Amino acid sequence: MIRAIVTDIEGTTSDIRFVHNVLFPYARQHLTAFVREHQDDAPVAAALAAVREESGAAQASLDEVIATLLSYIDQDRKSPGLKALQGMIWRDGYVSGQFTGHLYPDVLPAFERWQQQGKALYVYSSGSVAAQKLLFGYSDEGDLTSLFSGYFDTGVGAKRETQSYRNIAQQIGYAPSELLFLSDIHQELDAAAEAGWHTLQLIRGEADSESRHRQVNDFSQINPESI
Ligand SMILES: CSCCC(=O)C(=O)COP(=O)(O)O
Ligand SMILES: [Mg+2]
Repeated sequence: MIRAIVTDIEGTTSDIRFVHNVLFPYARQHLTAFVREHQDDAPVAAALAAVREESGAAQASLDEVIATLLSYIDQDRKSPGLKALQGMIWRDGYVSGQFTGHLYPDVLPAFERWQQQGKALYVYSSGSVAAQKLLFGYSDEGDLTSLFSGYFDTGVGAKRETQSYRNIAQQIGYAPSELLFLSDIHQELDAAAEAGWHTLQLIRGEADSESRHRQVNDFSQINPESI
């Protein structure tokens, strides 16, 4: 029996175009000024140190780190340091009402239905936990953060690594066979399945012919009681 559902964000609960056409450009536009202003704040300094380490340039100047960060945005690199900074930068955009977190219309009714069925809900995204809480806290449907029992980012490991799903299962405290992972990316689902999880692939656009996972077009097609 499924006891907990863990969902991806981009391409699963939320349109990839919101992330790529709204969130990423906003972070790109504000990154330089934000980093210059806050470089000595502890969370920013830690993120900059992580980027220096990741890029193998421990002595990089601030300008060089900023250039690296901008190139990471352009590559959509799932860099933990970049993701931490993006979360900090997006806060202003959400709080000032410049955008709200996109949700497909089938998502909230399904979350409510699954919760009524006694399923615990979790998020696992490459976006930082802070960024996840912002997206669901300032969503198109209002503040949904109370729906979730927990959030995971790449602090537990990368999304295509099997060990990440073992780590999440251990932290949640359920057996892998009691967990369902929802994602649009079959390589992420492969890793979850390898860890013994149930999987479902969201196809919000074109079908994925290389996937071995059951595919659905939206959350209304998901009944965790029949998995
Ligand atoms: C938490 S919202 C921003 C999403 C993001 O930064 C990202 O890289 C998308 O990653 P996901 O794992 O949700 O596909
Ligand atoms: Mg995704």
